[in-house]
Amino acid sequence: MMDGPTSTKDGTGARIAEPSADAVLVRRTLEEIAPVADKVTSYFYALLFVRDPALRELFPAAMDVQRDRLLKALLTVAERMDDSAFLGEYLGHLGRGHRKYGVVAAHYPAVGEALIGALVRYAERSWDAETEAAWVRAYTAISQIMIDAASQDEAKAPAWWQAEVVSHDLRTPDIAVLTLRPDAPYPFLAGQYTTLETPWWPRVWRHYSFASAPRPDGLLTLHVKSVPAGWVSRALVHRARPGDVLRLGPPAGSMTVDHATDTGLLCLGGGTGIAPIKALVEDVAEHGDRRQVDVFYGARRGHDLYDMDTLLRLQKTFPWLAVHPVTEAQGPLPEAVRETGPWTERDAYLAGPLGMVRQGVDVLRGAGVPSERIRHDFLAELSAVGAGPAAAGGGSAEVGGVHGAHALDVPVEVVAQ
Ligand SMILES: NC(=O)C1=CN([C@@H]2O[C@H](COP(=O)(O)OP(=O)(O)OC[C@H]3O[C@@H](n4cnc5c(N)ncnc54)[C@H](O)[C@@H]3O)[C@@H](O)[C@H]2O)C=CC1
Repeated sequence: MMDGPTSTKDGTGARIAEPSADAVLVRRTLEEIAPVADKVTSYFYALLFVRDPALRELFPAAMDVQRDRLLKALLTVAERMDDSAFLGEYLGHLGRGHRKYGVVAAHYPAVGEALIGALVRYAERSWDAETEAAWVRAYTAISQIMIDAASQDEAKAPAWWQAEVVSHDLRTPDIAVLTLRPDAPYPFLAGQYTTLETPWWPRVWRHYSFASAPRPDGLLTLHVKSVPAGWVSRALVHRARPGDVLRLGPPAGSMTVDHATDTGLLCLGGGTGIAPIKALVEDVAEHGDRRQVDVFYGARRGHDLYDMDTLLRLQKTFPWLAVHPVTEAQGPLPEAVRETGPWTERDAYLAGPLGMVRQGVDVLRGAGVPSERIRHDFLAELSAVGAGPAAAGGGSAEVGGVHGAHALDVPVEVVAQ
């Protein structure tokens, strides 16, 4: 196992955790390779596929997105290396999620060897026997958590589900609402998301939040916006038709309602980020909680508020629900929330573009909402080392836009796996 952290006291006498010796060595390596991260990643995959060509089949034909994910996941793990609760959850999710790619325990050693091979080559200055031992310990611990999580999950759930498209509703020229029928019961909680593969882009998986709470008929609903260069989203919006069969990975995400309390909810949904927010509203309604729920629904222009009718219908039905549409002409969505309130007594839920979620979290914290009451799916991104504004907005929405798990959810994106 990895060494545990120790703690010391700062000037005020407060305890601050000191990183373990292994964490210090691992982070030193990552700092050294940061400027040549692209090269390290390319070399890692080259080593992996040369040594074990069969593993290439587990990855998508185009590896561009994959490359970034590997490093992000590594940084996330290194940053939290001494936080065993976080690692258990993060890596457990990763291990279970890798089942749908066909990853098995026997694949892990090859990945570890390729990782160390790439680090040895590019971390020349800091690499020594002690560093290598720290990396081997870290990788062994990480991969074991993933392997164990996958094997426990095998007894409980399939590696993936097949889901037939039963309806396809084009709401705007680039947003479709898809209803799917899974081939076996698909247990999930309102606010969670799935990972999805289309028949047109094999092994390319994307995340989509469920737009409804679990339904008695077992059908699932997704909102998909076609984004430029978004292969999967374009296919789902413009090509998918009833009868097409998609593959779904297991549900994930912790943006769920705690029914043990009766705290009110404050929800921010930007663009298609309104999908999980609608699921949360349905969830509160089904539990008959009658807690106050305020939904701020943001879009660029009025006609981009494609699900406004549904929300207004819900508002009419449920007196505890207030819906506040916000277009960009009125200013940024998080600002509209700041100007109202107070929200300090609410549980907050945010879904939408990463930039919106980031700004929303800042606004809510600034307005006195405690961090532990703020839920969203960008945990990895918003706690990632060096995640600056560039990481927040750029790139295609399909690649940059959905969920923290994003950074984690492709075969061996972790390697560290
Ligand atoms: N669970 C989640 O967090 C979910 C996230 N999404 C993501 O939400 C995004 C939706 O995209 P679109 O519909 O094109 O939304 P959009 O780009 O049209 O923006 C929607 C809202 O967010 C605001 N916004 C956008 N960027 C912002 C920034 N940097 N700072 C502050 N506010 C900002 C806009 O002003 C608007 O009110 C996609 O990236 C999708 O992947 C979608 C579903 C669920």
